[in-house]
Amino acid sequence: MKVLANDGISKAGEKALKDAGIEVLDNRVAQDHVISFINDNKVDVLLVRSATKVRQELIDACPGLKIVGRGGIGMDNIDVEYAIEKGLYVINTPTASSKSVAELVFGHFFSLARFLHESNRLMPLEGETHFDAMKKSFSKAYELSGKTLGVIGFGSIGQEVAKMGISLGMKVIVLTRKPQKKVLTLEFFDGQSLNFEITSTNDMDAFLKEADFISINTPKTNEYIIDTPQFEKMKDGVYIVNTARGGVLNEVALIDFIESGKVAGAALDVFEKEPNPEVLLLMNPALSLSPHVGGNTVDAQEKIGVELAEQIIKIKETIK
Ligand SMILES: O=C(O)[C@H](O)COP(=O)(O)O
Repeated sequence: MKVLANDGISKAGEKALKDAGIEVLDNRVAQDHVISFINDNKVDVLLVRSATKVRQELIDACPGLKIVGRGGIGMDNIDVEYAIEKGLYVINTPTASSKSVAELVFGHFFSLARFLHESNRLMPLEGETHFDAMKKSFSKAYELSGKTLGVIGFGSIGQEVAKMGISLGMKVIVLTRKPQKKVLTLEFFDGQSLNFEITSTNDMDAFLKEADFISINTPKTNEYIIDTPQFEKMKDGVYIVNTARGGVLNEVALIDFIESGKVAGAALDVFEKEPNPEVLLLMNPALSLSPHVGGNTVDAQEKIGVELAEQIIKIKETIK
């Protein structure tokens, strides 16, 4: 069996595959050449992150392909149903990176609530000459503790975000299409744990009216979840973080509501135009920005690689 890990794979994942007698090619093949590379090299398994697209055309053109693996959570870069219809195994790693994404959400929340993104930008320029003025301008800062965290989506990432909010002493509310009851287990370093039961709501207006900090943790949607009417219903001074996908939030409307003061600060890790976000986003000082790095930790990538390897080895046994 031959694997092409086109967007990379961790050393641990590569080793697990090699130990099972599976060849791993870690070439980074440009999208336009993926089909010919797969066919020329008799690749059985194509592993991707979000960069490489696995669309119908590729699936049709690569009849030898047996498995498509997504190292990560979001599968919007793969035509999953079509691939399954054509008899391919399609796998992902739905929980391996959820803690990393959730920690990034809070990294942005802390940054926004304390102006860290802005002071990091300004200190080298004005720290020497305008220290006191900067200190004054950053005094409308807040603690997260005691505030209401609104989580949109209750999958593995939404649950991790909710748990972190609870650990910080936040009230946590969750918005889903249909109400769902979930028991969240907070695990501590010494092996102790605490269970919290949360029932999500599908009452968006009530949710938006209450949340001080909003985190979007849904798969990609065809329509905006957060657009002008939703911004209008939010609390004045709300903070928003989108680590889900570009297109779940209207970026132009976001800028309008930042300018009106309704939104105190927002963070984007994902963009409607990726990998070339709008300049008006990149230049806005109220935005804390990162280049789609939610799952980009050594820890997450290590777990992702190992989980993918385990799944591939299992499938290899069944298709022998
Ligand atoms: O869906 C995911 O797992 C995250 O968005 C991470 O995507 P990436 O693997 O392209 O960094």
